[in-house]
Amino acid sequence: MNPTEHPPDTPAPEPADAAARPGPDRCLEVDGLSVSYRAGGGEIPAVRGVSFDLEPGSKLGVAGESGCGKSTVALALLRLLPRSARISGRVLLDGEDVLDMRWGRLRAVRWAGASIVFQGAMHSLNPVQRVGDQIAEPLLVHGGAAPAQARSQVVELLEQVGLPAWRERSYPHELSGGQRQRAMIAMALACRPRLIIADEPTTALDVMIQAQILRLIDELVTGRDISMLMISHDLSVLAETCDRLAVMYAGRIVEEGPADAVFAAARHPYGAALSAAFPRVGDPASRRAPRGLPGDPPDPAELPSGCSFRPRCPEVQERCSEVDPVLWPAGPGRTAACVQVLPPEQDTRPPPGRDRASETTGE
Ligand SMILES: Nc1ncnc2c1ncn2[C@@H]1O[C@H](COP(=O)(O)OP(=O)(O)OP(=O)(O)O)[C@@H](O)[C@H]1O
Repeated sequence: MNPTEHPPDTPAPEPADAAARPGPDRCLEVDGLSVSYRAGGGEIPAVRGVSFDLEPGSKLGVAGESGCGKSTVALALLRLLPRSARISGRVLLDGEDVLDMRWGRLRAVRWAGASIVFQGAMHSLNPVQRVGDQIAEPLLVHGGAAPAQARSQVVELLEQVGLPAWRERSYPHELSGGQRQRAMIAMALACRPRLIIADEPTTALDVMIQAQILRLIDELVTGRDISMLMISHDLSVLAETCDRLAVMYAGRIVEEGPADAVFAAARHPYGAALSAAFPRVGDPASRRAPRGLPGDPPDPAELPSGCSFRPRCPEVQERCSEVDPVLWPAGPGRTAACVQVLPPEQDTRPPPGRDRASETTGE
């Protein structure tokens, strides 16, 4: 993300400009993405004006506590949200707006343009279908492969993710958690997408297997020049794997920058608390609770006035109840949404986004 492109006091570019922009330097461009869910007679604002870019071959990690909107962002990118969701903003995949795509085009883009690796492969894989058949499905349906071709590609994919060919005949329950996640990765890679979205891909695994799977994802993605958006509550996992990090809180990105810089010295107090909470992957030290962070994230339907992080912030100031900070430059290639980096006179309007109702995929 480059906040200097759309400073908060400058109108966002017209949709036509962005759609016409050739996309060789941006594999993914998310602009003012907002998602709310209709529930209990009200609206839950799960994601509020999130913007970020992904260059071809780059890896962005999105971190944040449970409920901050990470998975909603991931699902919105491929319009996989439930019917109760309303989306606004723009999601340009190689310059094409996913939120405006017709169904036929959207079906073609899923798997072949971008694919998702979900957390907990046991729930994502079909328990009564052999692993090889599940990996073959996107090849047959979306990749245009003939059955014999798909079969040989499945064997190749299994080898690439470190599973022996005979595993194609296994059912998911016959695999370990790590092996199932490898099978999911093989499926996600099957149609050679330009973008992989990995939503908590190692959360259910123990630390050693987690490190192996992260290494595997890194090798496969880097070797093929695939871009990756990886989502995790664990900042250290992301710092290990990604070039850049975005930290989300209460539906917004509150900090973004080069992975090492954000992990080593976050500019937002929430980013600092998250990095203090997680040692590096493989570090035998046990996980620490977020330091100096009392309480829980706010209910998105009842956000506090001013900065949403204010009630938990160890560095809270008087101004924080009046100002809802926007992302602001906070060092080379970095932004943070905190009054500590925001100039006192700065307007705090969130970036604009276009309203439109989401459509459901039935998935
Ligand atoms: N289908 C839904 N209907 C209503 N509210 C929802 C729905 N899905 C998510 N939410 C709400 O939207 C907010 C963001 O949820 P989301 O799952 O995106 O967060 P997350 O950061 O991915 O959390 P986790 O890591 O626990 O999955 C939460 O308050 C959640 O309760």
